[in-house]
Amino acid sequence: MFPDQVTLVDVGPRDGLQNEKQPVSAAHKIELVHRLQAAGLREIEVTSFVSPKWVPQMADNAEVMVGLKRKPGVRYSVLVPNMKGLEAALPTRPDEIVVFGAASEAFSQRNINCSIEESIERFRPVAAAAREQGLKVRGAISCAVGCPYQGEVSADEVERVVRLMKDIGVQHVGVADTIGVGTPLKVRAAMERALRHYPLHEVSGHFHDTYGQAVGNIYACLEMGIHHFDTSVAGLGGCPYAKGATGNVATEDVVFLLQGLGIDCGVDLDALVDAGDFISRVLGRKPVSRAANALLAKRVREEAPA
Ligand SMILES: CC(C)(COP(=O)([O-])OP(=O)([O-])OC[C@H]1O[C@@H](n2cnc3c(N)ncnc32)[C@H](O)[C@@H]1OP(=O)([O-])[O-])[C@@H](O)C(=O)NCCC(=O)NCCSC(=O)C[C@@](C)(O)CC(=O)[O-]
Repeated sequence: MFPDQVTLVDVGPRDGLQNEKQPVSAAHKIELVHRLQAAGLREIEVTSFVSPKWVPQMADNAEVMVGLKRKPGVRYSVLVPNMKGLEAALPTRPDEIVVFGAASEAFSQRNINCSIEESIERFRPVAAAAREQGLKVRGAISCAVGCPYQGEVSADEVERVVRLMKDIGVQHVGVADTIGVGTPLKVRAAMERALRHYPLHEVSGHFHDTYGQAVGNIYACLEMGIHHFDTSVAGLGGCPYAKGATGNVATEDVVFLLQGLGIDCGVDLDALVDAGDFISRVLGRKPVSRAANALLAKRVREEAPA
């Protein structure tokens, strides 16, 4: 049974831009967030408070957060890996923080320079302090269906991290296919393990589209009743520590799917396509979204003199 409503978290400003080699100004990032909220996105992952030596593109995190003209009803989240990140993030007033671990030891080491267990010990005080401040705490579990260093990742390995996150007070888990190798049955198996410990409304899917499977994987999740997904406008993205992985599933492609299924997500597809076109022009390339490119081409045809 499909859900009636779906919540999309646009992670384009963070996951989408973190890997860009060319500088993207804080002003352009802010403009992107404004366009996403104008298009109806109610959850936006804005930036990350990580080491600027590791991820230079997110060094302007505070500037972007304080530069936002916030829209009532929109939730703004940021990634934090440790207490230092939380302390830097708090004055910028996020609504939600995201701690990010991994189901694979090798990825945990490459991404955040510590083992899975050590990462949980880093997240423990972060989750407690954030909750004390009234912030919601989400946990992302990278490499939940495959790892660029380890290869196969089992559902048991996913469940282990889900449990650890639950134990330290993480309120929502995002099951992430970092390198886009998941197919519906594998994704289902990983999701089932998350659902053993969290209710449906506190589990989300985060899919990269490297092998063109992301929309199919989202459809499989919808069949399970999952109704919270991370997506990225214009299909921006890729993780600096997962070489070869392409962007997140494009928000435009997912909105097109949801509209076709008659599922409400509150997003105006035309305005979203404009937002994707805006950031793609800033980056000097076309959106990586089949739906966006089809809709942009249709506009050109319709505007051409007969
Ligand atoms: C986690 C650390 C910091 C550990 O890095 P470390 O080197 O182990 O940490 P450290 O505590 O030893 O500190 C080393 C230096 O970093 C500084 N530092 C320490 N913490 C911070 C902080 N919060 N903000 C700013 N600076 C910080 C600290 O002050 C020190 O500075 P120095 O004395 O050398 O000048 C590092 O590994 C890091 O920043 N990694 C970045 C990882 C990252 O952002 N990856 C991409 C996001 S995850 C992702 O994209 C996946 C996801 C979520 O989308 C889901 C999916 O698809 O899989």
